[in-house]
Amino acid sequence: MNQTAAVPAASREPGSGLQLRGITKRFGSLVANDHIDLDIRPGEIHCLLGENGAGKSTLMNVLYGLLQADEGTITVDDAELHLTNPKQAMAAGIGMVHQHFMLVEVFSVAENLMLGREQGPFGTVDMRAARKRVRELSHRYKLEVEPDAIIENLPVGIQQRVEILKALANDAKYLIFDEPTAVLTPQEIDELMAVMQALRDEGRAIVFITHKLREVRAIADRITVIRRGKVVGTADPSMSEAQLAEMMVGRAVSLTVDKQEPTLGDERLQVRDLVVASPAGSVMVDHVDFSVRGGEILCLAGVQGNGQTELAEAVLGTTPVKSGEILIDGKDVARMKPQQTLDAGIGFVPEDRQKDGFVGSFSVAENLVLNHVEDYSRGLALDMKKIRENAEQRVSEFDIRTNGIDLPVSSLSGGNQQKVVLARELSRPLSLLVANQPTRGVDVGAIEFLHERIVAERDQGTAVVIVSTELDEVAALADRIAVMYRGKIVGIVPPETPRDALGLMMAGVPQDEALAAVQEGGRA
Ligand SMILES: Nc1ncnc2c1ncn2[C@@H]1O[C@H](COP(=O)(O)OP(=O)(O)OP(=O)(O)O)[C@@H](O)[C@H]1O
Repeated sequence: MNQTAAVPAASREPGSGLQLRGITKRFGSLVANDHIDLDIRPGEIHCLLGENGAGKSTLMNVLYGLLQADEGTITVDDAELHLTNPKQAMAAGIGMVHQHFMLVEVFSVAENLMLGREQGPFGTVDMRAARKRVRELSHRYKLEVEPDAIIENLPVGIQQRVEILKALANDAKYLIFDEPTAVLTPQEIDELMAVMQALRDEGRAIVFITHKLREVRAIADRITVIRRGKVVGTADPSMSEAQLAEMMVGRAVSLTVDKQEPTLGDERLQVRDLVVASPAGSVMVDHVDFSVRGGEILCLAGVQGNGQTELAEAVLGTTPVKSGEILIDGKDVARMKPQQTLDAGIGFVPEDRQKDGFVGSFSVAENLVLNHVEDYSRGLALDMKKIRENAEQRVSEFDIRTNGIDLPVSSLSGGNQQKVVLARELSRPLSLLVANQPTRGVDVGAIEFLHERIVAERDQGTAVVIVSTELDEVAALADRIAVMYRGKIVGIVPPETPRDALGLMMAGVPQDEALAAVQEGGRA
């Protein structure tokens, strides 16, 4: 066997197509996929559109052999498959880039590419061939990545490149991308779209799941819409975002937030000369000053990794403050532990809901009271009746799609998990709400609702800080926008500031220069 055989070259002919027929998948009494038919053709980008919990990931997990369907057939290149694991799917030319990466964090890029392979030269660990293959593939698809880099040291956008390279190393003809753009910066999204188009143009087929309708319109060749486990139709990429949204959730959706001028109260959050360092000692938040009044939403905009997350976590107390002050209603919380800051009236939505937002093995009901269990205790015991009543109420109010409040949160779809976190944080009296990427992975209908809830929280007099890389979200929610770059606030500007100027500030251009450059451009 030659050295590269275990990581084959991109040599397969385009496939003749993939057909799902009558796929049905049940979890107990819940029918997650209900007789789904789907055709995927070589040389197309096929978008799967559907609200949170519609059954998209379940269908893709069936197609990738991670779940077994209760009914239905899968035919790939004219052969019917009986998949019981991903290895078989990979052998049939199906690859998947997951919503939550499946890489081994302590292994290198090249080592990850070798995992899960049949015994071959890599059974005897041919690292040289693996590194060479990483270089070849990353060069060919312009997915630059260092073969010896350790996954846990790589930013999320690069980790995703590794996931894609892994699928390409298997020469997948059918590539599933399950919400790949949710965690990427706008520039990374553009790069990913270009890669998907290049793969399509080579004759590969791509199934693309996203909640961002702009991406669907930009890149889809065909669109299939799924609602409550069933295919409800196909959509045309030339349809407007509003039309696609309506088809997806079955009602008209407002893509903007109806919001009155703020009624400003006292300064509820004051951040003074704040410095926060990473565990390795690099300065992530660099002498930052700002304040937020009650009744006001301040959005922290910026390219991911410019200190926004560390700033938010310092306010909560999960990342230590090096120097400076954080005052909530005049009280310095800068050196408090998270439970104390939560008790001081902070509501917090973390960037990574899986890691920090909930306990996956706990029930939906338990997770909905996680940060304030004392309100649901009687003496030393938990008041289960009260916990259940609260859960029933929140599930209905926030339209959390679950088959029961006693099920573990890990069994919910990604978007519904996010709704659990927001429902919990928005359901108790707050002085300050800090929400990092609050609508990540959430469908357009739910975004409409959550934005309204955040504005309602503001209107009750809470100070709100939103960290978001989505400029649409920033524009919809902000009363003021603070742009961060390399740990500093470049400027604090009003919400009507032109996007181009925000873009320049996000690249580090000072506020005055950015505004002047955009005005200049407008006159030219
Ligand atoms: N392991 C499981 N056990 C029980 N129910 C499950 C399990 N996995 C998924 N479900 C349920 O199946 C339904 C479909 O979930 P799925 O993750 O496929 O939705 P989705 O369309 O991908 O949603 P999202 O856009 O939020 O990611 C949901 O109601 C979910 O709670």
